[in-house]
Amino acid sequence: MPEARPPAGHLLELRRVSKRYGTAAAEVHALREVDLSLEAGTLVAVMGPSGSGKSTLLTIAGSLEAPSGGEVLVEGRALSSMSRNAKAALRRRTIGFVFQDYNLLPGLSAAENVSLPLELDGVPARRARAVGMESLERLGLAARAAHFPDELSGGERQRVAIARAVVGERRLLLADEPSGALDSENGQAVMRLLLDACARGVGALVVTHDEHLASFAHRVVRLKDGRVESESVLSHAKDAS
Ligand SMILES: Nc1ncnc2c1ncn2[C@@H]1O[C@H](COP(=O)(O)OP(=O)(O)OP(=O)(O)O)[C@@H](O)[C@H]1O
Repeated sequence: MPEARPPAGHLLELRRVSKRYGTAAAEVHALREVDLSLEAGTLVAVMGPSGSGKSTLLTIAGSLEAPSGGEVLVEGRALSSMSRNAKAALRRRTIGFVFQDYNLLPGLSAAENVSLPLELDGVPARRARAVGMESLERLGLAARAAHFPDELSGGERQRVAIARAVVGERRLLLADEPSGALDSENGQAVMRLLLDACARGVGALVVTHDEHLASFAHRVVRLKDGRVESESVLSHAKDAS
């Protein structure tokens, strides 16, 4: 991805975002007036106990759910002002998701999995494949391009998922425990790959339970009971070499 820097301003901004599930006695405040901003080139780790709202935060930041209150802006555009179609286009073109279980399609090769978002967005197949290969190469997976997910190791599958999340011009990467199923060496490798993506201008929000992996990030946001409990800027992200 060449210089795909977004326009001036934040890549992602949450302004007093709240999310309630259920009603009356069953009501859960998953998020309470959360403020958070993410700039291009920045890796932010989101930590917090189980149930503190981390997955909800990612889901709302990725426009997969609407907040109950507050506002989410992606590249300065308020999601609440966008049509369903415009949000779908944003998810195809701008936002990449990485889930713990990878969500690779088993019937498609690594290369086909990575180029799929581009094809769905109308990019001609040959061009989509070329851009997908670039993304795989960046993650050291060129030799695995023709392999199917069940022919790849857990770490390789995770790299394919990251390649797909940043393919083309996608600039906002949302990752929910991307290293959850990996051993610590592969977990650290995933964080380095996310940092590499950030060095190329991507902004990433990464949920992790692991303090050591969080220490790779530029900033750590800690949630508790749906609120931002603290936010710390790490003096330097760990060397990505
Ligand atoms: N669809 C839903 N309906 C009702 N309650 C929900 C829903 N999704 C999440 N919650 C509740 O909202 C709160 C926050 O959940 P969330 O999944 O965001 O937490 P989390 O920090 O990601 O937890 P974990 O680390 O266990 O994945 C929890 O109390 C959860 O039970």
